Amino acid sequence: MARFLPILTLLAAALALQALSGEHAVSVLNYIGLYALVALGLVVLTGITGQTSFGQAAFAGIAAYATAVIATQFGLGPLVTLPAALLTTAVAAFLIAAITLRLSGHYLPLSTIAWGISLFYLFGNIEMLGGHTGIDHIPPLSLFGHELTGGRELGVIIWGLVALAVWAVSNLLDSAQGRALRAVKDAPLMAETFGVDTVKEKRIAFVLAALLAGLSGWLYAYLLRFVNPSPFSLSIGIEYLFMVVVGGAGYVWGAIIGAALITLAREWLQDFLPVLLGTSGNFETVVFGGLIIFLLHRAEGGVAERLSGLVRRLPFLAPTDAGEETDAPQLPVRPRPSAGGDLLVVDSALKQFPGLVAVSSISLKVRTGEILGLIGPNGAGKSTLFNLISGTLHLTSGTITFDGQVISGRTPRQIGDCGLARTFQHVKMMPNRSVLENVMLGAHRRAHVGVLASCLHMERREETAIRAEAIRQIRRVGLEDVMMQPAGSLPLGKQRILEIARALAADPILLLLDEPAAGLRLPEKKLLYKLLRQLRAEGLTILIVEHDMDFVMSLVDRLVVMSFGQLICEGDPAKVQGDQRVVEAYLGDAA
Ligand SMILES: Nc1ncnc2c1ncn2[C@@H]1O[C@H](COP(=O)(O)OP(=O)(O)OP(=O)(O)O)[C@@H](O)[C@H]1O
Repeated sequence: MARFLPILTLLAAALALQALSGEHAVSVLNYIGLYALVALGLVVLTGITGQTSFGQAAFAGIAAYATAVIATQFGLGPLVTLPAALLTTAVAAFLIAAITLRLSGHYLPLSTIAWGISLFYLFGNIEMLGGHTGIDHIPPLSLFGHELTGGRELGVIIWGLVALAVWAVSNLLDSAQGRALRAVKDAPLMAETFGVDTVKEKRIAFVLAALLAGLSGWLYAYLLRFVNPSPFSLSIGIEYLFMVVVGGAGYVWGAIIGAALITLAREWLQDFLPVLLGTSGNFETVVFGGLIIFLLHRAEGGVAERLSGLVRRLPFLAPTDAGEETDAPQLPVRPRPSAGGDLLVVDSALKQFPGLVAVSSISLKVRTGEILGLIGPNGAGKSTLFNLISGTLHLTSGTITFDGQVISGRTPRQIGDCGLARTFQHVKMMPNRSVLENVMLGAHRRAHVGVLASCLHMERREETAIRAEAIRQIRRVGLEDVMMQPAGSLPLGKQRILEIARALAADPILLLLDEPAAGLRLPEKKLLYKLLRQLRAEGLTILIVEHDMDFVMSLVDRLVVMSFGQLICEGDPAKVQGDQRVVEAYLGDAA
């Protein structure tokens, strides 16, 4: 109901305005609805997954032209034009995504400019599409034998679809899929480690954004009953980006706010600027440019961010504590190897960086059910070895076997699939999302739900199970007091504990902890110590890199000591503490 209420209010407000306004205002409202659909796609694409696109207008164009051609040349109605327009857009988006989405940094937005321009010129140069004059005499949208010729009638369809799209996208973003999409932007490596296929998620966002633009294009063709290339140009694509930046790219409602603000501002400026300047021209675009620069300085998250800040301060709308889910379904649990065997075997692992051997032919074994400490002075190669085991880095030579399978050469996601979960030396998380959501991401690979089911809110069973598991792990590590707080607002020590809860939510067989006690105060260290011992007692195997000698010596069963990329000593804490090479290389420094 919490989701339905604002959406129904939006729909009711739009329809009431349609009913009460004159023809011009109805037309402006309809345009706001069409733009909001494209902007909504950009929220998912740019705001959530961080892929900037200047080319969304071209996708609206593909759908509009597909509709125009099918309706005028074959005389077919919306039952054919809608799926055909969406399918054409989806195929085009899929192909463009396959070529461009692996580009990173500035190259991706640049490529969107390239195909945005290409498609615009394509529309204008294909004879069948009417060249630059376009296609006119598109028959009106006919539903159940009734022709919707007026803006007022079509407005009901437009705003009904906007409400539906807002509902579907809100559902999506509130699901495991949504968390995966957000993680793609915030921490792609972490996301991969926990089972998110980041390339696939980017593709999903890209195609979804194109489909929303396509829906807008389909409606546009019926609203205007005429299409030509101009509304699908690069400059309109840039304007769509303006809308989400102004409205708030990270928020579903940012799309509606941005579309409304920019459309109304354009209307007003188009009337006002010629009077002010005494001459006509597209001066509003210049003003928009200035406005964007101002907003980027003053309100980076857009209007929606400011509004959501206000809303959060209202006590009855503040996020509430996640309640106990007593009858929640259970997530699947992995079979455990029996204790005592060699779970992880590192054989002659060598990692060479240009001009430096960071890990030099290291061999070690981690036995099932033990806590093995990996220590050594700064720069010894511990994190590099960790990254080799978890697949973040690839070996120059050697092999790593986990639970009888060779994992060297596999990706972090494939290695995570085998039952390995890790924390990071430099914490990686979704800082603006709650602790709960961050931990829920840890269980990503334990429940499989499709995009459509997520949009339709049909994944609640899996989501409830993931949520219950995350709450269980949060309680286990003692973070229940901050469960609903944004993860980024936590002190570093607690963020590290959050990473442990997230790794536990993955149901690992082997837990790799990279300096978990760094930044913790003494009482927190004691809690962490207790937790790790308890995890070991439950049969979990742990490999830990740690600089706090008191902590690590009392915690672990065995230690491996590295220095300058070499393994210099291995054994129980008493043996290691007494080893002369260790004293010289490491403990001697600390003494
Ligand atoms: N990507 C990289 N490219 C080049 N050199 C690297 C890279 N990563 C690490 N190194 C180098 O490899 C060596 C080992 O670094 P590593 O971070 O593994 O050490 P460490 O034992 O984890 O140190 P610390 O305890 O300070 O984290 C260092 O000399 C480091 O500068």
